[in-house]
This record gives sequence, structure tokens and C-alpha cells, in this order.
Amino acid sequence: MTTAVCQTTPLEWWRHLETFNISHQVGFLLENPLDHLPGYFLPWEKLGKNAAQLMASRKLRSEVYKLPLLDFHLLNGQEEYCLAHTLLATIAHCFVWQDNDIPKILPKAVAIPWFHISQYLGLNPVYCYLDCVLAMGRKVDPNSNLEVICPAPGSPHTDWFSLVLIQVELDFAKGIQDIVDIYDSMDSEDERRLILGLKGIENTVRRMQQTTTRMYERLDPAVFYNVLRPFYEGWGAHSKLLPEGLIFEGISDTPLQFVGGSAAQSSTIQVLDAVLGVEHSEDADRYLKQIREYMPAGHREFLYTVETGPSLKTYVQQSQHDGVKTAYNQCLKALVDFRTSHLLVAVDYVLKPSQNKEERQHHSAQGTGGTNFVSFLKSTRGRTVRSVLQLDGDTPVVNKELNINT
Ligand code: HEM
Repeated sequence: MTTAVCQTTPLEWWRHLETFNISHQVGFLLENPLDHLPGYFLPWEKLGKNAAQLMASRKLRSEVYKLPLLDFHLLNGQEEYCLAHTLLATIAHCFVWQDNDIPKILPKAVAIPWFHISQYLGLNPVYCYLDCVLAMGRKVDPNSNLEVICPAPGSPHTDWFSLVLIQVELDFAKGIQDIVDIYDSMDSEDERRLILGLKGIENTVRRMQQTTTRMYERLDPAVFYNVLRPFYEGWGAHSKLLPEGLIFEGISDTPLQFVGGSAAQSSTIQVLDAVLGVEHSEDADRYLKQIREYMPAGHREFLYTVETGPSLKTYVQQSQHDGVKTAYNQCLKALVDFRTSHLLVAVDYVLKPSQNKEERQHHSAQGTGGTNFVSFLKSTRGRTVRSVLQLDGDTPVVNKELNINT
């Protein structure tokens, strides 16, 4: 299901976020993710929720061959489509990556409905951020503790990856009102309120950074690298194991190629870049635009709408109020710090395990889309540093070289 690009003023889009399937409470997360589908879809639900376990005992593939072809038209509404996508994505990835004897054809009982469900959501038929984060968290008690709805391989240890990211999304959601206030105050030229909005954004980014570093609390880098990452992998030119892609039986005789799941598919950081006017290098920008194809359609359209709306950066540059420029710079510095922490997390969870001799032969240290991820992440960080405005009397912000042994 796609939404029309909003033709109204920026304040209208921020006030009507639901047009883009965004919630004022939970941001890009699905507000009420379902735990169950109607009874007719029980075969998907049973297999999807047990896929990781069956994969571990190498019994999943034979179960997939027994799966009936169900009619996806009987799904009703966004929530059911999202859960169906996650169940089928989990089944498909466990099917493909169960062992070293990798199949080249995805059976039609999975391929046909998954392809059409993906089209409805404006997504690609591959395990993506919606599956591991946006539609994955179920409240289990009144304190809002969360549990994953459809476990991935390595669960319960690997659940932490999804749970941390869900919290990052919630951290972002708390800052949505500040962004609305920023556009509101630009409109009314209320610079005092603009500064408050910018301070709110700075705090939001700092919260997101702190949450990101909580990954270390319960996720072992070796488990992430050896169990979760191979499961997330897509198929196509970037994949060493399935470079020609995957045939979707009943859909296409030509193999389809898609990159796999990555937190880079979170819209949060791309929205912050768009609001703050951070411009990336041509190569990085190409990848960041490409991964929008792996975001739900409404979120992709929202990014486009923010990017093509009025520029906060131009407003700040023209402002006579130093406090506005300082507050804007503080947001960028917080985003630089987020990107520094994130780069270090990525090094610990991908680069270092890949340098371990035993693990090196099996998996690669490339990013999800085959990128050299260290130079890519250094570049997005470097461009954020470059966006900081030089103010009279301020010491220039230097792009300190991070010492990473690649
Ligand atoms: C174990 C934890 C994590 C690892 C190993 C990791 C790894 C990576 C890697 C390798 C990339 C390069 C591009 C790609 O492969 O798609 C990347 C990009 C990215 N990741 Fe993560 N990541 C982690 C957690 C997070 C979290 C918690 C967030 C929060 C939203 C996040 C947001 C991003 C973003 C926005 C990009 C795009 C680059 C940028 O905008 O600077 N990642 N990540």
C-alpha cells in the first residue's frame, strides 16, 4: 500500500504523520504489532515462529516443501500484512541459509504470497528492518517490557539486537514533537522556541547514542557475527554464497537480487540528516538512497517530503541569533558522537570477528550491500562534522581520524 506524497505545508505533514504510517507515540515502529494472524494462516505462523529452531536441527527445509499455498488476499490491513511479511521472511531466510547446500529456488508456497505482501507494503521480498525491528516488539507487561514476536536464529541471545533497536526507535519518537516545534517556530520566526526544539533534538540523538552502546550488555559479538548476520544476508551480486540471486517460483524464472537486513534501513538517522541538512558524498548518498527501497513505502515518502521541504540549515545560516546557530551545531555534534559510537560498535561486531582466523573463512567483513563499511561509516561521520557551522570565536570542529585497523 503506498501513500500519496503530501502537497501541504511542512507543519501539515508533521501534524498528519499517520498519512505516512508514522506514529506520534512510537515513530516508525508499528503502533500495534500483531502476535497472531487469523486461523487460516496458522501454517505460516507455526512455521515462522519455529523456523529458527527447525533450522538449527536442519529440519526447516523439508517443512517448507510441505507448506500449502495460501491466499494472501485474505489478509486484512497493514498489521496483518506486516506480521505475514515477517513470518514469511523468517521462513525464507531459514530455508535458504539452513546449511551449506544452498537452494537456488524459493518454493511457490512462500515465494508467491511473500512477493505480493512485500508489494503491498512497498518493500522488497527479503528480511528487512521491518521484520527485525519495526513490527517485532510485543509488550509483555504493564511496564512496557518487550519480547520479540518471531524469533531469529540464536534467540533468545540474539533478541537483544531487535530490542535495543526498538528502544532506539522509541528514543527517536520522543523527539518528534521537537521537530514539529522547529518547523513551527521557523514559520513564526520564534527563535526562542526554535532553540528549545533544537535542544530537544540534541537530547534525542544523545539518548539514541546511549541506547546503541547498550548492545554490549547482552549481545556477544561472536554470536551476532556468526549466527545473526549470516541469517540477515540477502542474495545477489553482493552475496558470496548466492551471487546470482534467488528464483521466486511462480513469480520469476530470473533470479531476484536484494541486499539483506541492516539497521542502516532505520529511517531515524536519515530523517535527522534531512532535517539538519547533512549532505553525504556521492557514493554514500547512493547507498543511503538505495536502502530506502527496504523501508516501508510511507517512510520512504516521508523522507522525500522532509528533504524537499524548507531548509532549517538555510534558516539557521541567515539567522542573526548566535544562540540558534549554537543550538543547531550542538545537534550536529550529537549526531557526530552518535556516528562515532556506532562506528565503534560496528567494528566490534563485524570487523573484529572477521579478523579472527577461524571465522574469516566463512563470512565477510563487508557491509550489507557489499560496501567497505568502515570507510562508508567514516565518510557519513566526516560529512556530519563538515556540516557544523563555523562561528566567530569558536574552535573549529576537527574530523579526528579514528584509529581503526582494517
Ligand atoms: C550490533 C550492532 C550494529 C552493527 C554491527 C551495525 C553495523 C553497521 C554496518 C556494517 C553498517 C554499514 C552499512 C550496512 O552494512 O548496511 C551500518 C550502517 C548504519 N547503521 Fe548500524 N550497526 C549496528 C547498530 C545500529 C544501530 C543501533 C543503529 C541505530 C539506528 C544503526 C544505524 C545505522 C545507520 C543509520 C547506518 C547508515 C550509515 C550512517 O547513516 O551513518 N546501526 N551499521
